[in-house]
Amino acid sequence: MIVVTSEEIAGTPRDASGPGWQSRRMIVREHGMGHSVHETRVAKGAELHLHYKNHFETNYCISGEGEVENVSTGEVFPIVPGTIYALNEHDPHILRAKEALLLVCVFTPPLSGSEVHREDGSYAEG
Ligand SMILES: CC(=O)NCC[C@H](N)C(=O)O
Repeated sequence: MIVVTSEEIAGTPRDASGPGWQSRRMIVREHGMGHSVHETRVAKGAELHLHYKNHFETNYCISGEGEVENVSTGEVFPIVPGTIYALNEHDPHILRAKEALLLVCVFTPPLSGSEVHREDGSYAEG
């Protein structure tokens, strides 16, 4: 069994951040689960242009308020506590935080833990 706390990830290489976001990678590739699970915070007012070309990502909103835009279709979906959005088509998207967002984020294949976005909004292949 694997038991991890947010506190023990704080300040380690698995406590990654970039402009407007911070993410503690709690379950990572080395755990061998086939996915990674992150505690992700997006700052109020942040607008993230993302495109996970090499991963599927699912996000569950615990708190905050925002919206996600599917850049391919122009659709905009509100994000409130209890909302899940899943990028099942590697969709290019824009995440906007109207209020600070707390998300549980799942990546398949798993991240190794210290990744930050490349210029195109993706992470490298694992
Ligand atoms: C929602 C989102 O993609 N935020 C950026 C960080 C990412 N979720 C991660 O944990 O790597």
